Amino acid sequence: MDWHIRFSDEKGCLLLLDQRFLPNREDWFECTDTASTIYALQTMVVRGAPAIGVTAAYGCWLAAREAAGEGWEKRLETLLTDLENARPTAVNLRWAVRRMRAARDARPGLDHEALCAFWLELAKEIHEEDKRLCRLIGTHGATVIDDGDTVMTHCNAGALATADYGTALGVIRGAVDAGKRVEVIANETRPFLQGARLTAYELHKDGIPVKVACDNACSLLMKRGMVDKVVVGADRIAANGDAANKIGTSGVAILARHYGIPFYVAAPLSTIDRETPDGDAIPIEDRTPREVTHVGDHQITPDGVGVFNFAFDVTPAEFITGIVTERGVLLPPYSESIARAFAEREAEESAR
Ligand SMILES: CSC[C@@H](O)[C@@H](O)C(=O)COP(=O)(O)O
Repeated sequence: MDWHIRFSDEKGCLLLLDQRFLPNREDWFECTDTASTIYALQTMVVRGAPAIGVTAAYGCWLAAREAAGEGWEKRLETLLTDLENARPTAVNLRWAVRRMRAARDARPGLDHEALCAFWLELAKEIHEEDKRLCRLIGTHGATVIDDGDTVMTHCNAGALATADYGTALGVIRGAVDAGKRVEVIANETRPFLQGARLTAYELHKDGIPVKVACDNACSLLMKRGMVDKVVVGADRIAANGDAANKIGTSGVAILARHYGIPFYVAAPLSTIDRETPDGDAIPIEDRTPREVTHVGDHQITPDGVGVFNFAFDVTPAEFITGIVTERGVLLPPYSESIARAFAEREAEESAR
């Protein structure tokens, strides 16, 4: 069963478990057209790079359905471009829209009805594929976790950030499924609180021991020897291995290096952007000040005071011990191991 991303044949729309209200309320949000899909992406009804990609794939189908009528092709291109630009950092959004476009372009002459049918099937395929890839990430990632480890994670790179199982939390689930005892420290992740709300919610539900820590407790916990490994997700990994993830991640990585703690990034190859040479070229989303000035409806900063709300930062490749992908754990130098992983995948695909 699909958990938090569901396609409803009955309603002909995409249903998303609304992550803005977790863990207190399990509300479902309906994406019925491009505007509601973009709204869901931008307000973080759905978030996390692979989940954004899966949503965007269904979003292409919604855009095609919406574009129906005379001149639909031109209208569709405008809607796809709007969708692709809904959020700038997670490359899976662009990856999904490009993949849908490329599959259509490889079948010239599809009329509107045929395209809609084809894209709905492809979106469902991308949805299923992400579940499989996360399981593989879990299997490979389990090898870097030892029995009895306490693993720190930042943000939510779990089932809620993917189709299911997760990337960073996939590594943790993989280790647990392999019979290892693992405890998790979830950094709370100001300001949207993905760690406190979402990572804690899903691990607690699964019975995996989790404790939430304030973001600024990281150094103390590491200094006291309370963290054995760090595993995080990524929104975009550049060709040289620099990895963008939720704001605060690079600080955790620098502290991990200081205290001699291995730091892993877990992500599918769809999060690796070989067109981006290094982290300096990754666009960083700058979000609404309200997320920082308010907690819920409660204002916590004085009227008129400015704030920063950069949503991501980039961890330099030199701080990353390994990148856990569906094809195994990539090791430095990443420009070589990344290029090799893609070349091997392409060779396998063309041999099929
Ligand atoms: C498997 S998700 C990996 C990342 O997308 C995740 O760690 C993250 O930074 C999500 O940011 P968000 O702003 O919540 O979409």
